[in-house]
Amino acid sequence: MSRKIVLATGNKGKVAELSQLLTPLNIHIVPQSEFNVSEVAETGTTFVENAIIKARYAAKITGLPAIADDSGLAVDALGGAPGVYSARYAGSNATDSDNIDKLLHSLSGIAPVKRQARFLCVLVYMRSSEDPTPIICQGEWHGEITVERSGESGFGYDPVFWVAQKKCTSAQLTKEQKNALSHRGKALQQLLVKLSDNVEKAGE
Ligand SMILES: O=P(O)(O)OP(=O)(O)OP(=O)(O)OC[C@H]1O[C@@H](n2cnc3c(O)ncnc32)[C@H](O)[C@@H]1O
Ligand SMILES: [Mg+2]
Repeated sequence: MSRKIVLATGNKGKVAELSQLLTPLNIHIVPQSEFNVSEVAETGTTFVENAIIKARYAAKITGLPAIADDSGLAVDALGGAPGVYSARYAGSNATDSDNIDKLLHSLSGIAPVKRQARFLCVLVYMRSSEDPTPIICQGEWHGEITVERSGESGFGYDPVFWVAQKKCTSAQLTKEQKNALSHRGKALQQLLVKLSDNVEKAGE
């Protein structure tokens, strides 16, 4: 029997990546848009807090277990910014393109060797909105910020995130290639292990 879990994100790019990685589990993943779950204020100062806020809210509205992702880009030359504020870097209604423009502007004049960055992802699984022991997993992906955009795939900062191993940006990778290397892919591999234990136990 497959169990339903709500995916607590309003980001279609995340839904696409996470759904693909969750396919092997015997669970039915439903994006929160199907339940009309609205956006919740991400008032935390850490990825962990914000992921819990999002998972808890979706679990509360739907009555289902929830998985949330809070993620972002930390740039060394900017002291780790935009970090937790990556989605709002260029303002509260910023588009991905606005955020990239601000990032490239902030790094203008910075030499290629000093443009190191990391994508970070925290995934949280909550069995219910009152779950006192959420499962928390994290992943990191190292790269460099380019001076201009390349590629059309992915979302967010992907067009300016250089992946040395593949000699292209993360927006030039296929979904499968990105999932094999990315912060989200790494966090999800851990979650899959913990979740399969958990879902099996819950079904016993
Ligand atoms: O909160 P939800 O509804 O999940 O969707 P969101 O897009 O607002 O997501 P976050 O609050 O976690 O903000 C993440 C930011 O980091 C960026 N980001 C995260 N993972 C990324 C990835 O794999 N590739 C490119 N950008 C990414 C993303 O574009 C956002 O600007
Ligand atoms: Mg968000």
